[in-house]
Amino acid sequence: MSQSAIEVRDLVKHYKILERDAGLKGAIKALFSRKYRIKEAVKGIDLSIAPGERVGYIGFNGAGKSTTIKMLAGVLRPDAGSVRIFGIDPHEDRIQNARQIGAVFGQRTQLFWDIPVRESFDLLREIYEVPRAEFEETVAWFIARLQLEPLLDVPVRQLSLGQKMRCELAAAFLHRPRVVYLDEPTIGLDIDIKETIRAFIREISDAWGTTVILTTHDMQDIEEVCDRVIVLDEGRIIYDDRIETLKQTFNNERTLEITLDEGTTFTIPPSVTGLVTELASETDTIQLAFNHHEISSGQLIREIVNCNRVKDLSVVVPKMETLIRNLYQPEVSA
Ligand SMILES: Nc1ncnc2c1ncn2[C@@H]1O[C@H](COP(=O)(O)OP(=O)(O)OP(=O)(O)O)[C@@H](O)[C@H]1O
Repeated sequence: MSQSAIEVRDLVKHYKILERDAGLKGAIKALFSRKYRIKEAVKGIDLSIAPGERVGYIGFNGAGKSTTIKMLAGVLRPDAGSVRIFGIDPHEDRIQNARQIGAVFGQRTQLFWDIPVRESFDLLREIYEVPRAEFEETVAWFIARLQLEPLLDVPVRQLSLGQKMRCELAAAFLHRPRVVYLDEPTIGLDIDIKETIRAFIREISDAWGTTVILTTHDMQDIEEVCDRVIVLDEGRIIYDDRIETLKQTFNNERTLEITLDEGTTFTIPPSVTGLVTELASETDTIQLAFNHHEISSGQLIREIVNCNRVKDLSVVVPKMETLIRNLYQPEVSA
């Protein structure tokens, strides 16, 4: 069997958090009697990721995504379990590992703040000892794809968020790493820059076989970039499959959105009980999830209209975001 890009076994990370009472008194008390609380951020994760796979690593805030990625990148030492990136332990062999990975981590920058982007790229070339000809070819490609030409002579600190992110991405891929970790690479960006970035990641990873781990809260990133999605919840993996399988699993799901006449209340007709699930609803707007193979949209609408005073109705195919949410609340899709 060929070697995995990323191989993780029973990965665990705890944080030790100092507990103290509020205010000055609490701060002084904590100096003399230190009480700690343990936060289990990652609770035993197994992963096998093949070379060239593009994996969306998602979950709600605090699920443990960043903690995992930091362990994969060698920044954090696991409390238990093992990580191998193309056979290398990223924490023990940080320098060797650094040559084979690239990363974009939210606030951190790998560019040099005060110098023009072009010089930052040159410095990275020297740090990673990239052959000159390969470097020139890569940079020319990135300039074209990410529209970097007007930014090359600007110091990094003067770049806007979208300009900086495009330069960060170029820097992360510059030494042609085998694995790239991207933490929220499109957050806060305009839609056209998001599209440019997604297309860039796809193209480079296809061309070089780069393995990409992408954490994001933007489901469009996942749909457009990734071929596999891993969902983390409270430090554990709750879903790991191809995007296509996820879509097929929920392919039969539909949502009926109903707006009622003002002041009327909603009644679920007895004939459809068990076939629909009421989702979060507002006063005059009701959402019902249903499987359109179990009851057709037309039949459901007829039953609803017979029992309720309806102002408006529409049938919606759930978005990726809803599919993921359903993974957390399986009863909705039952
Ligand atoms: N340095 C730290 N010290 C103590 N607790 C931490 C530390 N870093 C993270 N945590 C806690 O560990 C848990 C997992 O955090 P982590 O940042 O990995 O989650 P996340 O899935 O990346 O969240 P987000 O989507 O908000 O970035 C959270 O409860 C968080 O509060």
